[in-house]
Amino acid sequence: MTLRISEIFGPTIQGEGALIGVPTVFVRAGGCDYRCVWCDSLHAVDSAYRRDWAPMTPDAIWAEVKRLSSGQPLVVSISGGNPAIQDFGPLIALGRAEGYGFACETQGSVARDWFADLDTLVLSPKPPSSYQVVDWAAFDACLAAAGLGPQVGMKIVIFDEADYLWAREVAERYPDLPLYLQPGNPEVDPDRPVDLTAALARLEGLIDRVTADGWFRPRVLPQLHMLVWGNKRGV
Ligand SMILES: C[S@@+](CC[C@H](N)C(=O)[O-])C[C@H]1O[C@@H](n2cnc3c(N)ncnc32)[C@H](O)[C@@H]1O
Ligand SMILES: Nc1nc2[nH]cc(C(=O)O)c2c(=O)[nH]1
Ligand code: SF4
Ligand SMILES: [Mg+2]
Repeated sequence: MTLRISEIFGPTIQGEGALIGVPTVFVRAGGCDYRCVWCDSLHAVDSAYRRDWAPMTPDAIWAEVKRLSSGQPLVVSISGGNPAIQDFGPLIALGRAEGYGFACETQGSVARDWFADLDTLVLSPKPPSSYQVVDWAAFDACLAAAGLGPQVGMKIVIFDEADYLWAREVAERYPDLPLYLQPGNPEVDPDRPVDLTAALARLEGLIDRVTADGWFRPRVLPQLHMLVWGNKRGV
């Protein structure tokens, strides 16, 4: 059995959401059932890049994670693309046996049994600006598959007012989920530097919006890796 892997990199810090700042190694799966217009990881989504995706066995992926982490157990972050279109159960079992933790980022469109074996599951339903349509039955199936296994959080990207109002509605639908909001980054070209002043202004705008609304539930966070390294890959 092999998995399509776009890249394995780290150690770095988790730049987003529930585990922001936590040292981690990333395993980025190739392939996605969505096509968000603003996706910052197109190299793991667009089939134009599929020749860059390596078919790897769980053992081979595991050997690389161990090499990068010098055998010190840390949190492995499985992202993509949508990792849920593949079976990461065997990889998680290998890592767990050696004391590593596992987090996964997915949009919540495909449920998997192995969600229950994670420590952290971040579900990131897509707002209107992405031009994707959320299947809420599939999203609920992801929550059910996770069960009481991992800590589950919801991370919503906000590009504009319509996204913000959508996030408020979605948040009400899931009153018990920890909620993370991050500003959308419209500059995703890996070959161009990001405008940090503009990025911080977007963060400030989102903080202002939430506080002016008296909405005290979400944590508002930047993409920390984007502030530090821009759109550079492999960090
Ligand atoms: C690249 S996705 C991969 C995992 C999964 N497909 C998903 O969307 O959750 C990881 C995270 O990056 C966020 N993201 C993608 N493009 C972004 C952008 N241009 N600005 C801000 N966040 C973005 C996604 O919403 C998601 O929370
Ligand atoms: N440092 C770092 N943190 C991240 N959090 C989510 C990422 C992703 O692209 O899925 C990501 C990433 O690519 N790098
Ligand atoms: S679901 Fe995630 S990886 Fe797929 S296109 Fe959207 S942001 Fe990119
Ligand atoms: Mg990213």
